[in-house]
Amino acid sequence: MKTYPDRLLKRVNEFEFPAVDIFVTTADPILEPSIITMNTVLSLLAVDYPSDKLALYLSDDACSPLTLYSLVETIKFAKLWVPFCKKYNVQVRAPFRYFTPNSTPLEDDSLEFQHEWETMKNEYGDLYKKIVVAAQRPFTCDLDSDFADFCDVNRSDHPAIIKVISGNTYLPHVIYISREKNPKDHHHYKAGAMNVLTRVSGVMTNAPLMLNVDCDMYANNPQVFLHAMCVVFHYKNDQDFGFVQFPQAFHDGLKDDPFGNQLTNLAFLINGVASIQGMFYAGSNCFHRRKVIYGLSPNDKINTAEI
Ligand SMILES: O=c1ccn([C@@H]2O[C@H](COP(=O)(O)OP(=O)(O)O[C@H]3O[C@H](CO)[C@@H](O)[C@H](O)[C@H]3O)[C@@H](O)[C@H]2O)c(=O)[nH]1
Ligand SMILES: [Mn+2]
Repeated sequence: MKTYPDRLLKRVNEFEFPAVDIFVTTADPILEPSIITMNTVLSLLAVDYPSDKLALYLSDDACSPLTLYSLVETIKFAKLWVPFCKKYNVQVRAPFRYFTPNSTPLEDDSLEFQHEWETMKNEYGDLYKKIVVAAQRPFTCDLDSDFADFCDVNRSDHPAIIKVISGNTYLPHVIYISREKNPKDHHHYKAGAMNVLTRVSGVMTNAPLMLNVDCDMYANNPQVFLHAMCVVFHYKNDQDFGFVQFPQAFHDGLKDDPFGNQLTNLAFLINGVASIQGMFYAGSNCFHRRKVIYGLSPNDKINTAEI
């Protein structure tokens, strides 16, 4: 479906936009380096959408103080990064892609921009160093610190840890979750995390839409939420759509993509699937209606058994 955010903004007032709960899942801060996860988080905190309608939940299946520490430091940086992105309409809002080693502002950019760009690059460099250094040393158990909950914790057998991280009025709410684990109940990997995220967000913010993103992805278009809303507002009845999902593109692929990693064949496959009951959910990059996940009818007239 072709979507036109500019036309949507003429037709729909921002206050009519629905709230969205954003879920990012991570399973290990070393195998899935925290700095990558934090870039995912930053790209989503900075999207073009009313920030008071967004809440970002980070699920940490490693129950790692490093992930919580990285998130707290990232929110401090986000207080500078998000206004910078919005002021200058930055297109790539994941700093590790925006600040490539050879990138510099253009000569005809304003002096103000050049100055702020430099500051932001240094601030991101500091964040990067803090996280990389923290990853190299064990967290000491300090019962008075914010990390006391992680003292002597076994990642596969521990009670739930939930932390609300304070930002400011220009940032979405941010919540860290390490779900309860015990050896008797299988945790079901990402699916288990998604179930917990759905339940916890249902109690805390209960947005009608939920976006899920893996920890190594980022929004490469700041208008991605507005594109999704073009589809949401296209349908008059809630029950006419279940989810809006975006394609994935991969970085650093092999020349000519000999193994088909870029999934270009999907574009053809999808056209075929459309005629046999419609598109399937591909696992991430997807806005779901909350009620679809709950298995509830959007209007109470339909018996849920018929859905
Ligand atoms: O116990 C676990 C294991 C994984 N994950 C997260 O799940 C996501 C996907 O895991 P990954 O190992 O990266 O799987 P991929 O094969 O790369 O993922 C693709 O395929 C999966 C389905 O097999 C989908 O769920 C993913 O969204 C899709 O990107 C990542 O964010 C992980 O951190 C958890 O939260 N808990
Ligand atoms: Mn993956």
